Amino acid sequence: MLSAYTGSSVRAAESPLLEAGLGDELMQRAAHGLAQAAAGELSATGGTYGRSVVVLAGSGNNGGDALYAGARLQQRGTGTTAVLTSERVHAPALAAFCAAGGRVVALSDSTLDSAAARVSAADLILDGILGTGGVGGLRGLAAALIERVNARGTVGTVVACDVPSGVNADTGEATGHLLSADLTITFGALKSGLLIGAGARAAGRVATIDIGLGETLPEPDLYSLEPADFRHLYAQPQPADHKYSRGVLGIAAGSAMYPGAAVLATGAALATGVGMIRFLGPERVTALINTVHPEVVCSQGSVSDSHVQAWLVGPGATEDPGQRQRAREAISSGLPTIVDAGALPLLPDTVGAHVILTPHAGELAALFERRGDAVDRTAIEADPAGFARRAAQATGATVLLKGYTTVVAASTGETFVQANATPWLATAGSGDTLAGILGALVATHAANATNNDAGSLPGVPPPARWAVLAAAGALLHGLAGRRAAKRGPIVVSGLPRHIGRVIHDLLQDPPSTQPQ
Ligand SMILES: NC(=O)C1=CN([C@@H]2O[C@H](COP(=O)(O)OP(=O)(O)OC[C@H]3O[C@@H](n4cnc5c(N)ncnc54)[C@H](O)[C@@H]3O)[C@@H](O)[C@H]2O)[C@@H](O)CC1
Ligand SMILES: Nc1ncnc2c1ncn2[C@@H]1O[C@H](COP(=O)(O)OP(=O)(O)O)[C@@H](O)[C@H]1O
Ligand SMILES: [K+]
Repeated sequence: MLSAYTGSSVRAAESPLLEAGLGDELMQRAAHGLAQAAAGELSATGGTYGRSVVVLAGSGNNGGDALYAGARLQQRGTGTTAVLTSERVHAPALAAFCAAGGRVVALSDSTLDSAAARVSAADLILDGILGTGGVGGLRGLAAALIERVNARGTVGTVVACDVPSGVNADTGEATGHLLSADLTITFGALKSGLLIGAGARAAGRVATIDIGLGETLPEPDLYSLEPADFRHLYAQPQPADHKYSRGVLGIAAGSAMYPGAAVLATGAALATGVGMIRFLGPERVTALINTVHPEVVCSQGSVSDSHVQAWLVGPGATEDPGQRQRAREAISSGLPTIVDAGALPLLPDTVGAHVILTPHAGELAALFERRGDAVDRTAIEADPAGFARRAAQATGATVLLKGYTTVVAASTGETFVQANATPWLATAGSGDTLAGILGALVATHAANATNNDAGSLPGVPPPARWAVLAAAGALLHGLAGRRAAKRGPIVVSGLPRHIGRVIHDLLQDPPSTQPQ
């Protein structure tokens, strides 16, 4: 499991070390790690000697890191040019860079175009314009330079120093022009802004360099499950199990208008592995489920008459009065319940953490609006962790907010971010499969909850266990999507096949499925 920290908390952790006079030492460690990583990138594409490197250096310590790293690369035989984006610059780092033989270009209106051409053509670019001290997006000449570079494109590898410049290291928000990185080398601790939102999209691969902050770091701000965590969270069937002991999932999904959502959610739950599914819905939908998934036990009955360990309600169930009634009963049943799509508007004021909401940004905006708290969808998309937390705190539920990165917030504040998905999953029905996966994970966990602690990870407090399971569901869904997308556009009805294969791989030791 990865732990991430806000840029502000890493700065706070640095401050006693800076006061103790260790600032230069920390910067040298950062620059050493950055230069090593950059040299690794060059080596992988033909070596360091004679290669062209551009250092983009802003006014602060981020520019200092990049200039010191540039000096080290120059000493290893690269031809290195520093483009200074501000009149102020970290003076000792610039002196070291010049002493190593680096060339310097001060950015001005008259050098903008030639500098942009140089950046675009470089074999490697070190982006040290702004780090954790950045406030808002890039401005002025730096913004104009990146706009021109993006218009031209880059031929080389972009390595961001700490964060892609202009990304908010706390929230991942970014406004204005950004240079997307292939690799981000972050210092001291993984920053939250690299896991989420625009920051996650711009960061590329992320590696953390230890600069010795260790004990001074606070509690993490965000967590992210890794593939290796999955097998600790998945309830594998045991020899003594039978279909009832493994966990029975109740699904009330689909309607005469949207029967397909029920088929997709049920198929994904079956593929995830569960003792049994009891499906409730109108006759037209149960007939379809019986045909497509004959192993599912279907009826037109009620929630109170169905013996299950967990419920999934809402996919495709928007206008059907019977399904809405079942959703209401499931939500108040006291059993763990996934509340998706058409069931979200039926939520009472407050619920427990065992109720897991699965909105996308639009549905979350509507949820806030129903509670008299008008929030714009775009605001939610810009700060998904902040709004998922706000929703979890307001409702008491566990909130899984879908998107490019999926955020899961526990009502107690612990927050998981999973960036395992692929944009190919942005296709109708893919949310229904996520709901099915979550239903199966929760039902099998609930069945075992009294005698094992599947769903708890060392370091994550027990109240967040529903959030951990939901994050495991997002991880599985994302990896299944990636696996499916290797063969072209995703057809959602074919996703269950990939879900099964990904689970098989994740249960190996070590897991053979890694995010790409
Ligand atoms: N302090 C240290 O010893 C260490 C610092 N580290 C580096 O230091 C960075 C933080 O350094 P700083 O606090 O100097 O911050 P930055 O290097 O992010 O730069 C902040 C400066 O940029 C200017 N600025 C802020 N927002 C701007 C904007 N939108 N457009 C243009 N200019 C803007 C401000 O004048 C501010 O002084 C980290 O990201 C990391 O790279 C690491 O080397 C670890 C050790
Ligand atoms: N751009 C994207 N990149 C990665 N995953 C995405 C993207 N867009 C959507 N997804 C994922 O696809 C699913 C879509 O769910 P949803 O919007 O509810 O679709 P539907 O209701 O049509 O099934 C979610 O799991 C979401 O995280
Ligand atoms: K940077």
